[in-house]
Amino acid sequence: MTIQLGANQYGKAETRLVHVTRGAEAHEIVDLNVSTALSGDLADTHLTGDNAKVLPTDTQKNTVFAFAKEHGVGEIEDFGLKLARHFVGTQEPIHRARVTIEQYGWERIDVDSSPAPHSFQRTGRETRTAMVTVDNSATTDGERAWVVSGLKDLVVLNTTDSEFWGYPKDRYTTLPETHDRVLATAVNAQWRHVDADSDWGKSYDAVRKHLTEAFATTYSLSLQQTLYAMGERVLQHCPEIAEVRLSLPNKHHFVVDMEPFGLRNDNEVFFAADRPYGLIEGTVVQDTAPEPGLAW
Ligand SMILES: O=c1[nH]c(=O)c2[nH]c(=O)[nH]c2[nH]1
Repeated sequence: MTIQLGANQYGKAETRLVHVTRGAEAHEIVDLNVSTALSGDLADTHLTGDNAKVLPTDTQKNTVFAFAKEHGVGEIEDFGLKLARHFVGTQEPIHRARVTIEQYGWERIDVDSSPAPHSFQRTGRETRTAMVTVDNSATTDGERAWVVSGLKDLVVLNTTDSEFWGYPKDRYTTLPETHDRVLATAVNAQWRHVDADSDWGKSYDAVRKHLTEAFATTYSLSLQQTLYAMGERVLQHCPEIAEVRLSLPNKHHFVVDMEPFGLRNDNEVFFAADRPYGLIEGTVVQDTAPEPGLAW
């Protein structure tokens, strides 16, 4: 029997970075959770403990802070690319860097109907995400970069235009068929860009709009059908996107039985269960899309 070191990576997970731009009139704030993961020629540290090729995770964390200071943050995709290129470009044994970023939203507090210059409230909106991978190993022939953008926890709900029926029934099936139900989910989506160069902010706004518009306008016979419609609509309208991956928890809303109280509940009062939830996941891809390579 021979035992070998398999795939490995290491980095600093979840560096929480808050960057304040102190403009003369008003401040801006960016709030990120940044994770770095490096891989390459790292056998020595695993096999003998020789750390000559191990850029400390502590240094990786400091680099995140220093880059925010020296270059600003900007779009999270650009910040991720800058960091990933720095690690593969300056550490000879490191051939691949993946930088994963979550961005938490803040908006100005209004004071007497005008936006306060330096006071903010966290938005109740989704979390924007980016996952950037840069590789310069021999197999890649120069440097290659992949960018996956996304969003997490975008909670949406339709009060009608949703049915679920026609499914197989066995001795354990108790779910009644429905021709009018509440459909709710927290959209978790990631989308792979055709190129590692795009107008990231504009693209994000467009994808978000098409995801939500597809959710709102699809007459749904299953959350699976809605999932496909959401991915399809993004790919129809956003040529810069090659593939969309969706993970949609079915946030069940059960009609409360009010007959014991002598009341008729005409789809008006629901019990919003948080667990368990159906989890509907799928990928929608355009057939001319470039290969995903190391994007995921
Ligand atoms: O849209 C749905 N898809 C399912 O697969 C499913 N399963 C279930 O119990 N309810 C639902 N709803």
